[in-house]
Amino acid sequence: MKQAKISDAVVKRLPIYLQVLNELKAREIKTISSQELGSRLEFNPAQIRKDLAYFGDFGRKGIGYEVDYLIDKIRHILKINQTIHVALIGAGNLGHALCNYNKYSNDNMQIVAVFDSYEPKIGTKINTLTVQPMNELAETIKQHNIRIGIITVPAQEAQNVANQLIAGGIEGILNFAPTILRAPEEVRVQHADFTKELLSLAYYLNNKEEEQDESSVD
Ligand SMILES: NC(=O)c1ccc[n+]([C@@H]2O[C@H](COP(=O)([O-])OP(=O)(O)OC[C@H]3O[C@@H](n4cnc5c(N)ncnc54)[C@H](O)[C@@H]3O)[C@@H](O)[C@H]2O)c1
Repeated sequence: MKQAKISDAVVKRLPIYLQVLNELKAREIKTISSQELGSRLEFNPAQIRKDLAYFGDFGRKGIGYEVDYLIDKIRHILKINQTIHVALIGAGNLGHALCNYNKYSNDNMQIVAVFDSYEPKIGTKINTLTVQPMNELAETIKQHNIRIGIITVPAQEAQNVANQLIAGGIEGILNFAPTILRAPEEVRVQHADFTKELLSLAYYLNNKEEEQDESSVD
């Protein structure tokens, strides 16, 4: 059966479900209702049922969802049943932290190669990975069937690195550099920006203060 096109909003929520389900699995919890899932995530249970019903009815009335089954299903939907190989470009502070954060392997995302252009860094180790020179990028992408590139270089170098990844045949880019990248339509680019997240968090904190001020006036 052909799978219906999933909206971006649902695709963004699925990894959140997966994270909670993995935590439940680690605690050997076998089933969960949409109600419980909703209260853990502070999502509306109706929203959860709607999201999950997208892919067929795999919750059972009175029992809820089987955690293992749901994990499998979401992994399948997110197409992370097979390990996706990732390359990271920019073996600096952030690059080291991401390479050392081996939790990706639980979600079948694995950084299998790391690159840098700074000569003294070439050949050094981050965990089990050896920093490679940029002139090996295209060949390594092909050799290891690398589909995603993570960019952790300074902003002024990010487009240049993105171009090299694209020329090497990468399908998706996760960009940590604070700059907007240009890429052909078939290459999916996502920007990760913790400064932006902090700014929006600050907005909510300030709004809360204002709300409190307003309510104290009443
Ligand atoms: N998005 C976020 O949440 C977030 C958080 C922290 C840092 N950043 C950004 O991530 C990037 C890296 O930050 P950092 O603190 O790790 O910097 P860093 O200076 O420690 O590391 C950058 C690395 O990129 C390498 N590099 C530079 N130009 C290159 C090129 N053309 N090809 C290959 N490698 C190259 C450098 O040699 C260095 O090892 C910056 O753009 C920074 O603004 C983003």
